Amino acid sequence: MFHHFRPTPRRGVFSRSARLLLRVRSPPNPLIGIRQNGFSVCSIRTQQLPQPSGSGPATPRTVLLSEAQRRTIYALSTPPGKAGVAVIRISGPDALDVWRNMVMSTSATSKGKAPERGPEPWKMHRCRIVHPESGEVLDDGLAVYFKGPKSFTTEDVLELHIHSGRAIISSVMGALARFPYCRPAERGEFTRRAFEGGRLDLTQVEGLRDLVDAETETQRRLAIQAARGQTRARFEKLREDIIKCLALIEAIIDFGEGEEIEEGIYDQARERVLNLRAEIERHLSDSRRGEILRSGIKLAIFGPPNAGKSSLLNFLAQREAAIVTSIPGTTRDILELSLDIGGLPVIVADTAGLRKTDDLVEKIGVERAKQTVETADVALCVLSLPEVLKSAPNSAQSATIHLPSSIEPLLSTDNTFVLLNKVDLVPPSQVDAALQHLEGRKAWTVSLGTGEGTHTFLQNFGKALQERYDVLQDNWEGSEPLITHARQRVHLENASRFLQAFLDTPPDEIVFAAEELRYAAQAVGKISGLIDVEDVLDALFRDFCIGK
Ligand SMILES: Nc1nc2c(ncn2[C@@H]2O[C@H](COP(=O)(O)OP(=O)(O)OP(=O)(O)O)[C@@H](O)[C@H]2O)c(=O)[nH]1
Ligand SMILES: [K+]
Ligand SMILES: [Mg+2]
Repeated sequence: MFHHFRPTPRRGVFSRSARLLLRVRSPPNPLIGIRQNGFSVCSIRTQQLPQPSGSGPATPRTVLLSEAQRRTIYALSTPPGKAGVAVIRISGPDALDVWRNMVMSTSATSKGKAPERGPEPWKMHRCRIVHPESGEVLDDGLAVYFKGPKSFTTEDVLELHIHSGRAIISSVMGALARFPYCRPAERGEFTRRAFEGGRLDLTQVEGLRDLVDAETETQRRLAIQAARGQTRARFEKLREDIIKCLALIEAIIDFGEGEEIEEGIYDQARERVLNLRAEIERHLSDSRRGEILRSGIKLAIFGPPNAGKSSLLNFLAQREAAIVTSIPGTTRDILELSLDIGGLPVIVADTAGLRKTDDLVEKIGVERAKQTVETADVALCVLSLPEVLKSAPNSAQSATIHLPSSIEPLLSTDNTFVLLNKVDLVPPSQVDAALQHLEGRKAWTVSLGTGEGTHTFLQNFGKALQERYDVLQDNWEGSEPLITHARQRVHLENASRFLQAFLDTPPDEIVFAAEELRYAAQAVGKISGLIDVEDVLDALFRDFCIGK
C-alpha cells in the first residue's frame, strides 16, 4: 500500500547528463579503496548488469568500511574438537603476510630457516606451521593460498589445514593473534565479505546458510539451487526485463514518441509489463511450497483417544518418543519431532485424543490439539478401525465408517489424510468395504501393533507428500527455483503492485508511470541485494541506437 507514497518525479532529474554524473569510478584495487574520513570506499559496481550465473565476474558493491572492519580476519572453519583435520581460514590484505611468517616448507628443517617465499596460488602445499615470533613448529599440515578476487571472499584467503586437537588449534589461533592487523572473524563475516565483494548475492547467501542447515534431501536441493545462483539468475532476469520496459518509457520521456523513437513503443512496454506481472503472480501462487519445504512441513496427527496416534508417532520416529498406554487420554501436551519422510523435512506433532471431557488438563490438551490441526500444513487422522466400523448384522460387505462428531469438522479440508489403525482386530472383508466409504480421500489401513501395512503406508504417504509439494524430482537441477524465504515473497509482492500501479497510470502521466517501474525494479533488486539506477542507462544504450 505504501507504494502510493512516492517522491514527485521531475523531468530532468533523471535526464541522461545528470545520471552520467552519478557514475562512480572503480579504484584500481577494491580492497584498498579510496580513503575518505577514516573510511575506505571499497566499491564499486561495474557498468554492466551482473552476470546471472554465480560464476560470472564479481560485482563489488558500494560499501563504507571502517579501517578496523577491513582488517584481516581469521576463524576456525571446522567444528572444534578431536578430528582428523581442522581448517583455519584467514581472509584479508594480510593473508600473504601470515603465509610468509607462519608457513614453512617441509624441506626447511631447522628453526630460523627462511620460510617459503611466495606460495603458488590455488595449490595445496605440504608445510610446517610455525609460530611467527619464536619459529617454533606448531603442527605439520597443508596450506593453500587463494589469490583475490578468485577466492570465496574475493579477498586474499589463506587456509591452514592442521590436525584437529584443542591444543593445536589454540596454539595456531594464538599465533594469528600476534599479527597486529589480524582479528578473529565475527559470525558469518567470511560470507558477508563474499557478499560485499559481489561474489554472492543475498539469495546465494541465504542458500548457503540453508545448505549448511539442510537435514533432508529436499532441503539440500532447494538450498543448492539458491547457493549456485539459480534463484539469483531468475530474479536478475526479471529485474532486467523490468529495466528494459523502463528504458522504453524513459526513451519516450527523453525524446518523445514519434520524433526519434518509433510509434507504438508505449503499447509495447505496457504489453511487456502485463506479461511480467502475470509471471510474478504465477511465481507467487505456489502455496508457499518453498518456504514450507525449507522450514519443514507441519504435520498434525489427530483423532479420537486410543486410536493409536502416539503409536504412529513412535513408528515414524523409530523410537519410543511418546507414552503409549491402553488408557484413553494418555497424551495431553503436544509432542513435536523433526523427521525425514520420503526425503522431506516433516515436523510431526502428536496431539491429545479429541473428546468431550471434564478433566481440566485434558480439556486444555484437546484445545491445543485442535489449534495444532488448524495451523498444520497437513494432517493425518488416526482412527481405530474396530471403533469406527459399523456393519449390518448379516452382511460383511455393507460395512460403513461412522466418524465421531469431534472428528468430522476437522476432516473437511483436503489437507487431511486418514489412517485406519488396528486392522488386526477386524475381519479382512470388512476392511475393504470400509475403505470404499472414505470416497476419494487418501486413506490407508495398518496395524501399528503387528506392523501390517505400515511399510506400504509409509511409502505411499511419502509419495503423497512429494506430489503435494511437487518436490524437485529427478530433473530438479533445471527446474524453476521456488521462493524459499518470506523476504523474497514480500519484495516480489511489492514488485507486482508497482507493475500494477504502472498499468493503472494513464498514458499522459508517463513520468509517474516510469517511477512505478523504477520502484518495481528496485523491489526485485532487493531480493538479490543489488539496486542500481545506472542499469537503466546501460539497457537504454544497449537496446536502442539513439545516437544514429
Ligand atoms: N491391537 C492393536 N492395538 C493397538 C494398535 N495400535 C495401538 N494399539 C494399542 O492401542 C492403545 C492406545 O495406543 P496409543 O498410541 O496410546 O493411542 P493414542 O491415540 O495416542 O491415545 P491417547 O493419547 O490416549 O489419545 C495402546 O494400548 C496400544 O498398544 C494396533 O494396531 N492393534
Ligand atoms: K492411550
Ligand atoms: Mg497418545
